[in-house]
Amino acid sequence: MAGYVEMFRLGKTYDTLKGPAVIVEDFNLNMKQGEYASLLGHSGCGKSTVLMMVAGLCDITDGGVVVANHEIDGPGPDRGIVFQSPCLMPWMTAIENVLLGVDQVYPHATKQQRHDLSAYYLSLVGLGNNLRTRASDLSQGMQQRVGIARAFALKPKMLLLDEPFGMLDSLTRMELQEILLEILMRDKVTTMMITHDVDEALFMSDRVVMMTNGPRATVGAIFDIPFDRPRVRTEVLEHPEYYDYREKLLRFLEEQDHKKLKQEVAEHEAKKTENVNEEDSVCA
Ligand SMILES: Nc1ncnc2c1ncn2[C@@H]1O[C@H](COP(=O)(O)OP(=O)(O)OP(=O)(O)O)[C@@H](O)[C@H]1O
Repeated sequence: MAGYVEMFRLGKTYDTLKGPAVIVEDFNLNMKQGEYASLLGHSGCGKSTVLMMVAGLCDITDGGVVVANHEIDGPGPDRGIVFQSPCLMPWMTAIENVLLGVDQVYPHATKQQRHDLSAYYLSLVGLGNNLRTRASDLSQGMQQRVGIARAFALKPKMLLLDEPFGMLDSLTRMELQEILLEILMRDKVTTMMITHDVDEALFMSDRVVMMTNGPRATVGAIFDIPFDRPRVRTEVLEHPEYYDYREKLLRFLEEQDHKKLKQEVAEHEAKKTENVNEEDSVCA
């Protein structure tokens, strides 16, 4: 079934000194408009590679990505990105940082309209009183709020989040998760988020997409998360199925751990045999 966002047979091969390395292979995912999907998998499996291909910031080797009926070919304002660190211009104010993108994407809007749009999203993330604060004077959590406002202000069709709360303390992280969900309820932006946090994935997502280990990482399992929206953290945590879902996600990751270990042992054994064979042929 076609989706609002379609990733079809997506693959990425990097050229490395040891030759081509197939990192992601045959990655297929369709998303409905307004859906929130999290991408979970072990470190180094290829999550950021998938996200960067969807963002158009990394060349696609195989397959493709369609967003709202357009096959992507490089980055564009239809896809907003929030990284772990927001990378603001430290000498600019919060609103100037948001305006940087807004001015480019809405060149025909009036100055006042661009200002109002930027101020609107900054106030939604709780920075209504800090529009004129220099980015360097904002805390890490506040800077990340600017990063989120900057992404939403461009009115993207899709939001791509690469561990957006990874560098924040747990209180700020929970607060920002809730703010993000609130804005998403209004704007209905299709969202893909990378996270290492099972609880974060369960709280935020409609579906959790589990990736297999690399190389040749792909979709290993997809879990539909049934909790009602709007989500209230205590209700989600008290949901009778919460710990069943948590267990399923953790079990998948554990299974991948075992596979990885087995794979490493097999590779080690193969290398040993190779070395012995080489030594034998030198002696002969
Ligand atoms: N430009 C590149 N050239 C060669 N290999 C790369 C390149 N970029 C990433 N890789 C490799 O691709 C694999 C996947 O990297 P990626 O960053 O996508 O993983 P990840 O799942 O997002 O990791 P993490 O969870 O640690 O952020 C890694 O083995 C990495 O070393």
